[in-house]
Amino acid sequence: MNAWDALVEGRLGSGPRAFWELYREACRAEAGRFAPAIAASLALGLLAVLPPILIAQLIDRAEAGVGAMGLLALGVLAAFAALALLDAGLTWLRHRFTIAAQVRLRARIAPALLITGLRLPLHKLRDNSRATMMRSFDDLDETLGFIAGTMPEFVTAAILAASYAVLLLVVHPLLAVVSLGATALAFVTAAVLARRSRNAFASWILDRDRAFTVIVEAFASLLTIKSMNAHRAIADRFADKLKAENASLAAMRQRIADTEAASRGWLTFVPGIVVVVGVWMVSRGELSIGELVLFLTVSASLSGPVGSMCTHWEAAQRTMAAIARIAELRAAELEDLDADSGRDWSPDAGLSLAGVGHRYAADAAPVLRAVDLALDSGSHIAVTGRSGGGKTTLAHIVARFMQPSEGAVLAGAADAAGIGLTPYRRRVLMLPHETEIFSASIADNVTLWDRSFCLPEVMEALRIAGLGEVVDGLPRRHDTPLSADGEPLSAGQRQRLGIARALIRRPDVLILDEATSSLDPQTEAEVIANVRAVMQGRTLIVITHREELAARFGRRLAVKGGGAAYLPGLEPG
Ligand SMILES: Nc1ncnc2c1ncn2[C@@H]1O[C@H](COP(=O)(O)OP(=O)(O)OP(=O)(O)O)[C@@H](O)[C@H]1O
Repeated sequence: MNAWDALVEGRLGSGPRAFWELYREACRAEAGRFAPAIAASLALGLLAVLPPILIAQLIDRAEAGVGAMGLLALGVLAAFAALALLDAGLTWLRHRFTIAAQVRLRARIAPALLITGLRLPLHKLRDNSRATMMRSFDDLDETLGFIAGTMPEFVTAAILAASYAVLLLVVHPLLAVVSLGATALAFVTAAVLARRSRNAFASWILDRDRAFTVIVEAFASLLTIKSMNAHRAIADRFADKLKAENASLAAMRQRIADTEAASRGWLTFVPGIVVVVGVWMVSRGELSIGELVLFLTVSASLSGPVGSMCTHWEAAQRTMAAIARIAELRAAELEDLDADSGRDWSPDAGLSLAGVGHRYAADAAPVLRAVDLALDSGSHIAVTGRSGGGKTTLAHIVARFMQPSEGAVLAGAADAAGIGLTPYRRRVLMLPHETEIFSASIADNVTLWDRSFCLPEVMEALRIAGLGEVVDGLPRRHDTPLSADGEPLSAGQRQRLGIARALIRRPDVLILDEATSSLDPQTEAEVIANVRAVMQGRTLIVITHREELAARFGRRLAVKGGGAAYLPGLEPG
């Protein structure tokens, strides 16, 4: 597994090690672009030391002839010109690397993050909130941008700084130690301060998400906000969250300002130290004036790349905070949805619950207690019970959206947990009472982009769900685009679209969780009759609050007081 996959699956952890692994991976994948950029940086590093050397020569050979001086001056100009050209070339190369690497990394990694998100169990999504999950894409972009763009700049600055350091050490080791020591101190101070800014970044990211969540919820719940006249209160809620975000933003910026001020202060002070020590050495004849000028020039030049390293290192902290957030998608809790994993099963064996109990939190009261229940293959069952009694919980356990806290779902005699989730859900399909609509055509909303379904199958499913005439009456029929709110379909029509979406998949066990609750009783009766006809010989479980609908079923299950039992005296059917 590569480092990026490990990151999006939460196996990489966070901190500098994770950061380094990602960078190495990016370099490996983008070696073709990265190598010339590094080579150019190296060449730049070597050339950068030439002008100061020539300037020092120029000063120390002031008594040499005009010809020699002219040659030296020409050399200085040529060295600066070469440096300028190489610098421009390197900048161009680096940008090319940055753009290409970032685009390629995004293309490879963003879909993996989405797939990871889709494999999260439902409760994980609830814990983290949808808005936070959306934000993880921003975090990923932050990481990719840094790895592909800022990190090469950091490397270039490091190479330049190293070239200057070698030059100083060669010219005069003692003064070099003074100059480099003071410069290193600037970098270390900045690095230590930058480490503190990582925590500030992390709190800002959290506050940013809280404010963003309000925005997402507000736009998603516009109808409720309007009907409840809640716009002012929502705006105030947002203002509160924004206030908190602004406070953490200010704290983070303050940390950055501390870091920058410390490193700049130090770096500006370094030439002062070099002047004092250098002049003292010149007075003792240990250093020529040319060499002193060389030291001063290089010490001043060093502040560029070292300052740049300080800035980039500070930006790296932000990336590490982003990496830590992506790593929050814990691998251990991902659903294994790989098509062929786990054993397959035959629905003929029937499903049953053995001693199933469930509580949503360790300290919460149990919703279900020791439920033993057979769901015989081919039976049609109506499930009734009071609101909050545990019917949906039971359905979610049978559909394996969650594991029960106690007991097991059995397929035949074996624990269903051993069956791959994908083959299981292909056969056991649960439809909630709210049909989630995608902003796409009616046909795409039925097939959910599964190209194995053809148009006649779509139309047939819509007809069985009682939506055939409605769709035929629309100008663009099955091609009619729907908004994410389901417009132009009514609530009941959306539910029927959900039924078509389920039926086209030909499940062996279909659970309708109040999936026709928005229909009028007559239409509901017709749709359920159609569904029962299609599901003949296969298992159908209909959760309902409507007595007249439940009464049409020969087999009825009552969920009550944490238990579930069939009503006596009714024919299995
Ligand atoms: N995600 C959850 N976290 C915590 N408690 C939950 C969660 N989902 C449901 N519950 C609780 O479990 C109990 C049973 O809920 P469930 O949705 O299964 O009932 P239901 O019979 O389907 O209700 P209704 O007929 O109103 O749809 C309720 O008390 C509910 O508060």
